Amino acid sequence: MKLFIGCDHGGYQLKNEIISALNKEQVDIEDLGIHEQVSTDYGPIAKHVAELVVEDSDARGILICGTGIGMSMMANKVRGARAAVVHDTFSAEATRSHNDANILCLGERVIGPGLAIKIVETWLQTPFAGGRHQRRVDYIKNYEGKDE
Ligand SMILES: O=C(CO)[C@H](O)[C@H](O)[C@H](O)COP(=O)(O)O
Repeated sequence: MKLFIGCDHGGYQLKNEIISALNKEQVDIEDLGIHEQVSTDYGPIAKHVAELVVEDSDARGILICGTGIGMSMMANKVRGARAAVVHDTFSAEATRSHNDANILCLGERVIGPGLAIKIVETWLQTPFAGGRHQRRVDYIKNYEGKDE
């Protein structure tokens, strides 16, 4: 699976810990920065990752800032992006199986790396369940005018 990952300064440490923890044989990670701990606006990073994710239906994205919130707000402006802020494993599973989320947003200032890595692993491993959820996701897609 192709995985695009990005962060601002508020998510820099956690981004590096997540990259270190992931199995590189199972996930092809592209780190889109930032690459040093300098104050950085989250908007352009979120836009870049989300645009790459929506171009490839098999790709996923992870965006990390202090809270995950600014990243998710920006990413969800990109047509085809379904970004979700998640800070527990139940929601990590549900946002994949029910919502077919293609971008996971995390807050380094909200949770520790142990839980964050568990959330990422759960989120990457959980497939979309389809069925009744397909109709609900299709409603979102139809609203934004993108047929995938
Ligand atoms: O979600 C965010 C903004 O909505 C992020 O947490 C940013 O990382 C945060 O706003 C950065 O704040 P800072 O005071 O500039 O470090």
